[in-house]
Amino acid sequence: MLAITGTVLAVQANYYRVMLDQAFSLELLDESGQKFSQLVYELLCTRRARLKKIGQQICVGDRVTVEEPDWQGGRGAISEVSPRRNLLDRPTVANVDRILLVFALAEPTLDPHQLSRFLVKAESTQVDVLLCLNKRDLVNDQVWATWCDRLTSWGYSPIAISTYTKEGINELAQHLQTGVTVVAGQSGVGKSSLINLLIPDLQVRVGEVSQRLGHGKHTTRHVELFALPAGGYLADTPGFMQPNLTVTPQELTDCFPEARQRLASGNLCHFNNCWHRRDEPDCVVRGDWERYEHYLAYLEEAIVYQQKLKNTASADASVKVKDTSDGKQQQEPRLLKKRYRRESRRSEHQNLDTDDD
Ligand SMILES: Nc1nc2c(ncn2[C@@H]2O[C@H](COP(=O)(O)OP(=O)(O)OP(=O)(O)O)[C@@H](O)[C@H]2O)c(=O)[nH]1
Ligand SMILES: [Zn+2]
Repeated sequence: MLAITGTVLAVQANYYRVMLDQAFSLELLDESGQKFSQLVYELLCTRRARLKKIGQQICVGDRVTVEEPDWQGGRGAISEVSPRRNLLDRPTVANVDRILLVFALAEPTLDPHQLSRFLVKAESTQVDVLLCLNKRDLVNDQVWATWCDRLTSWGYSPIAISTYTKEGINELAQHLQTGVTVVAGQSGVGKSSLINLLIPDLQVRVGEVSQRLGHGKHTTRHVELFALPAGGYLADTPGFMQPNLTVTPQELTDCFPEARQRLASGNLCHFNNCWHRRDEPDCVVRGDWERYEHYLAYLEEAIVYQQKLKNTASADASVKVKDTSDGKQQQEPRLLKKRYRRESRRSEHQNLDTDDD
């Protein structure tokens, strides 16, 4: 028999709701003894003890193998979790294919700084970012064209939509037909309205969704995948997109398509470990691209973040307590983790380079 595989849609206590890759046709008898069949799409599963023993966590989005299905009872047991391609946190979703960032062209006013920050935050996950601008009905063609040009220069191809007129909804839906899409964006831009359009069956559950989104008073953070009618899954992520950036300076340049493009152009910075700061000699990232100033501002944050990382690393890592052979404990210096060792050498060098700025 073929292995039963599926995707974890939701995690509740010690149960995992698994959507099967192939629905199972269950043969049943009705009251008059007539056979009829019913399709089973999902199983509510437990986690095999063996997985628990090896500390294997199971997250929403995980691809799993299910054993011992009880088709009639809709139950099963997860026996295996496939290696993850990626894992977003807060809330946790595995194997994410894209982040759909939703902003509005008006109401609330589209603020380029805020949009930029959300974009950088989304890019920092290293997952593909799809940008969609809602409330197209509220602005004229000229306003839309100006934004479209501007965002194209940022390296994005925004899709204009309106949940009121339904403009752009089909085009957007086509981008979401495969894999897992995580929806993110500021409050009030129309995410809930969009999700209801994309998944009409969900309407009944809007109340629940709102609670998940944090509208309800007794909200627990909770993430769930919803199947899109034409394929693919959508996750709404309350709490995703905290305003603080948690990237190092080295990672930050990767969060700007404009900087990535400049670095990929074949030109090289003067120093091969260039931090791409304003005063670096012959830095290829420096230039007259619109968001260069945003980039420099975030770079300051990234430097502070890296310093914090380093301080934490040295606080936990400078000393370790070791059991000696006679059962006593002694303290001894601990080697820094490789990651921090490399960074600290690099920053030492950089500090020398940039002491005079
Ligand atoms: N004019 C216009 N208004 C819209 C559109 N889509 C949504 N709205 C309105 O925008 C407001 C916010 O919509 P929601 O769908 O609740 O937005 P949200 O992003 O889910 O907001 P949060 O739940 O706070 O995160 C509502 O009053 C909607 O009616 C649109 O395409 N055009
Ligand atoms: Zn540089």
